[in-house]
This record gives sequence, structure tokens and C-alpha cells, in this order.
Amino acid sequence: MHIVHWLKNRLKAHNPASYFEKYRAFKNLPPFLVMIWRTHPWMAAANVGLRGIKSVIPVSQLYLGKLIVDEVLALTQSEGDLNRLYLWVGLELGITIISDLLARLITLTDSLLGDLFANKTSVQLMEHAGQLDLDQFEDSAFYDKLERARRQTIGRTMLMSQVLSQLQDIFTILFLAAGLVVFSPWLILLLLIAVIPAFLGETHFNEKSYSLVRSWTPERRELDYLRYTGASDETAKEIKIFGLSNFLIERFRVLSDKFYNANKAIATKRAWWGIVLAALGTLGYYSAYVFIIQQTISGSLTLGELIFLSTSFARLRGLLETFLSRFSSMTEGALYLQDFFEFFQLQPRIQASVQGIPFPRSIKEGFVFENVSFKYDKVPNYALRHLSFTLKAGEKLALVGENGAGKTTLVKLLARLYDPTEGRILLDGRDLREYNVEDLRREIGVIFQDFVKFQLIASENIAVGRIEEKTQMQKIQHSAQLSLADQVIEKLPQKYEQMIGKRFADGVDLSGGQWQKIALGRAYMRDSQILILDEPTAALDARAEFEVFQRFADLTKGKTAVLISHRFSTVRMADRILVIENGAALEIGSHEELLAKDGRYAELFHLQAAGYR
Ligand SMILES: Nc1ncnc2c1ncn2[C@@H]1O[C@H](COP(=O)(O)OP(=O)(O)OP(=O)(O)O)[C@@H](O)[C@H]1O
Repeated sequence: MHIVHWLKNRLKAHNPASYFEKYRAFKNLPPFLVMIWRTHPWMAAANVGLRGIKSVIPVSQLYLGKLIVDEVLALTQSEGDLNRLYLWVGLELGITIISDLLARLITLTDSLLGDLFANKTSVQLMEHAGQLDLDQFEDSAFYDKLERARRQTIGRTMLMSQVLSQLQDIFTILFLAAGLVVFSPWLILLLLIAVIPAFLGETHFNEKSYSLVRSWTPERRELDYLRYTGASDETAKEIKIFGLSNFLIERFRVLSDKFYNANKAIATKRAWWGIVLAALGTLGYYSAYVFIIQQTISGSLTLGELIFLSTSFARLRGLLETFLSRFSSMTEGALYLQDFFEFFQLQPRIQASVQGIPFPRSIKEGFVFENVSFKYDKVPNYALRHLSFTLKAGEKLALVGENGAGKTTLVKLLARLYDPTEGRILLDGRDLREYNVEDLRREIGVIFQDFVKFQLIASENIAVGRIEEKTQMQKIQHSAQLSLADQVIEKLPQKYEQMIGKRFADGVDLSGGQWQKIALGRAYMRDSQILILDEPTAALDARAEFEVFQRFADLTKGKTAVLISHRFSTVRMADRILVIENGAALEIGSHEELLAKDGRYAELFHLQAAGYR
């Protein structure tokens, strides 16, 4: 029952693309063509040129066929010229060889251009995604758009070939049609009657399946998620222990069946209509054929012309059908382009502009939070409320508070991953928003509680703290020593060259604490003016924690540091402690001052201390 209810909710939000939207999508084709051109102008020009030549070939071949038949017929009646016949045959042979050559060259330039284009657009997508704000990634509508834009890399390459083939076919059709018109203009009309119904059918069903696929983006994302969660190295442990396999499979089965059924209905209808409309086309072809035969019998057409016309007609019909159905699938491709271009139109609000003032090379006064409030998008409650405090230059400040109090949020504001909803943060007397954000981020090092376990080799995993220095092995090793990561790395079969994580061949996974030592190494590597450590020792054993603390003074020497921890042994290392409760500042002061005050800090401290007694 639950699953049915859950599915109903999912189906509610579907919003099929309207016809209007569909044809409007064609406006994306010109910029798309420009993008292809820019990928590699020479290759694009060669491709178009080759296709242009190839488009004349069918009509030439057919016409030569007519000349050959008529010449043979004349020869049987002792009127023809044998030399001329062999000239025609030789010409046809030559054209056929050239045609094969052109086809190969077109396929080659198509695939090379396609690969270049796919690579270039993937890079552009990644570059643009890298500029966007954190909250944009947290928005599910945005995520769907990104997902669609990303998935369509192959689709875009296909669309490229389609557009180019379409141009080529237009010329082939025009040449063939010109041949038909010369001999029998009425055939053109018959041809259109035979082909247009099939085109309308194609367009209609293409639109339907696109709407379906598009409106199912969130579900397909969920299907991917279920497929991944059901069978991955990261989840296998808990899936087994909790016996979740069947639960996930059932969820997947119900959702995928629903999609299959919706798709099946369209596919079946499409097949039936396809049969009927194709029969109509065949009927049109045979009417034309009978007409041509009659004309030949009555003597208005030669046998060569009969063959020329009937083959031209059949070729034209085939070409037109491909042209029209390609046209409707291009419409679909153009709609996907819409997602692609829309994604590029998204602009970050926190601009990484060069206009901002440079970050102070050495911070003079420090940070001042002035009545700062912050609310996450689509969440009713404020995560931070009227927060005011100072973080002096060179000071080590610890943040203490219960789960969900707002500690991590505060850090994200400091690093300008978000901007305050109300109030402002000053650095040396100026609003943080006035500084060049790239400059600011360069001077801040944050090691988050949920730091990323990159599937990279050990040295790179530490170097992510300052990736420009990924080849500075001495600095990497020094950082590893200070964070105790060197002890972990020394035990790895390939030491600093060892691939970490299970995803790739020969990868070795680490324990939680071992990973944390690697992450801490990044903080040493970062070597920035401001250092923020969110639960830096949570996963460390007692000895490692003790050793890390001994080095802590070293790590934060001359730096402004923020330390988030639930362990009071860690918190004590700070100069001052800020206690946050429900997003507001409750107390601030040194360990001794706060104990003397006997407020919340003292209460929490004694609570934890009691646990150790
Ligand atoms: N990306 C987000 N979108 C919406 N709400 C969020 C997001 N991140 C955090 N929150 C909410 O903001 C509040 C503060 O969260 P925050 O992560 O800052 O707490 P914290 O003090 O670091 O907690 P913890 O000690 O558990 O790490 C919480 O109520 C949380 O649910």
C-alpha cells in the first residue's frame, strides 16, 4: 500500500513538454551548429564539403543506369554504340568507387568530430558546474537539469550527425526530385501523399516518448540510486546486516515496472500506427509504379526511364521517410539541448569575479559577525539567528553546541559557500562580500567532518589541500608526517603511489581513522591564513588524538583557526570557546572563564567529564 501511495505522489508532478515548447527548441540549433563549428572548423568544413559532393551521387548513378539500359536496348536493336555503353558503365563504376570513399571519409570525420565535440561539451559542463553555488546543487530541480544535460553527451553527438545528414539529404532529395520533375511532375505529389502521414505519426509518438522520459527524470534518478545502493561496495555491509536487499529490490521493481508500462503503451501504439502508415506509403509507391509502367507501355517513356523513375521514386520515398523521422527525432534532440543551454544560463549568485578587493595578505583585525542570520532554502527555520561575535586575527576559536546547533553552517558562511540571509560578516572592517571570492577561498582551509574520500593515489589525496602542489613530494610527505598519515601510507604496498579506495583496480581502502589522518594532512598542505577543522579527531584513537593535539599548536601557528568539536579535550586547546544553541550565540570566553561562569559550557563539560569517571 505504501508503495502505491508513494508512486502516486511521484506521478503528480509530471509536466509534459507542449508542442509550442517543442518547436521553440529548434532555436537551439543555430548556436548548436556554431558550437560544432568551433570544435574544429577544418574538420567541420571537410565534413560538410564531403557530404555536399555525396549528395549528387544518387541521381548521377540512377541517370547513368537509365543511359545504360537504353543503350543496351538500342544495341539489341542494332542502333546503339558499344563504346558509349562502356563509357557509361565505366563512369558508373568510377562514381560508385568515389561514393564508397566519400562514405568512409564522412563516417571518419563524423566520429572524430563527434568525439571532440563530446569531450568539449563535457569539459564545459564540468567547468560551469564548478562555478555554481553550493545551494544550487542542493536544489533537486537544479540537479535534474544537470543530470539531463550530463546524460545527453551521446545524444548531442548523435544530434550532430543527424543535423549534418539532414543537410546532405536535403540536397540529395532536391537532385532526385529535379529528375522526377523533368520526366513526370505528378509523381512528386503522389510521393508527398505517401510520406506525410508517416511523418505526422512519427512526430506525434516522438513527442510522447520525450515527454515521458523527461517527466520521469526524478524517478530515473531514483532508479539509478536504488540500483547503486542495492549493489555497491559502500552499502553492501549495511544492506546485508539490516537485510535491506528485498526492500530495495521491491522499490526498484515497482518503479521500473511503472515506467516500463507507460513506455510500453506508447511503443505498442507507435508500432501499430507505423504498420498502417507504412502500408499507406507502399500503396503510394505502387500507384506510382503502375502509372510509370502504363506510360512505358504506351511509349511515352523508355525502359531506361521506367527504371530511372521507379528507382528514383523508391529512393526518394526512403529518403523522405528517413528525413522526416530524423526531423522529429531531431526535435527531441533539440529539446534536450534546451536543458543543456538552460544549464549554462544558470549563474552563481556568489560571483567568483575578479572585481572584488584582494584578500589581505595578513589579516589585521579579524572577523566580526554582525547580527548574522541564515536560513537554508526551502527550510522554514533559521539555522543561525542574530549571531554576533568576533574572531580576532590569529585567534583559535572553538565552536561548541549540540547536534544541529549551526556550527557547520557558521563555517560555511565564513568560507562564503553561502551568504548570510540577514546581517553581515566583516573582515578587517569590510563586508566579506566585497572580497574576491577566489582569493578568499585560497586563504581558507576547511576540513569538513564529512570530508571527501577521493579515489586518488595517496599523495594526491593529501595534495588536494593545495592541488597546484601535487608534485611537491617533500611538502606532501612533510604534511603527512605532521598529520600522522605517513604511518598509514608507509604500510601501503605502493606507499604514496597507492590508489586509495575500492573503486579502481588495486585500490586499497582505509579505516575511518586512517582516512581522517589523510584529511588532516590536507590541512597542513593547505597552509592558509585561516584554518577550519570540523571534528578533526572524531575518528582517531586515543593515542593518535593525543599526538595530533601535540602538533596542533604547530598546525595553527600564526593562523586564525576555528575548531569544531564535541570533545572537550579538543575544545580546551582553543583561546576562546563560542557556545551555540539553536543557531544563536549563548556564551563566549576561555575555558576557564566559561567554567567559572557555570553556564551551559560548564554543564556540558561536567557531563562529559562524568562519563569518564
Ligand atoms: N544543506 C542544508 N539544507 C537544509 N538544511 C540544512 C542543511 N545543512 C544543515 N541544515 C540544517 O541547519 C541546521 C544546522 O545544521 P549544522 O550542520 O550547521 O549543525 P551542526 O551544529 O554542525 O551539527 P552537528 O554537531 O550535528 O554537526 C540543522 O537544523 C540542519 O538540519
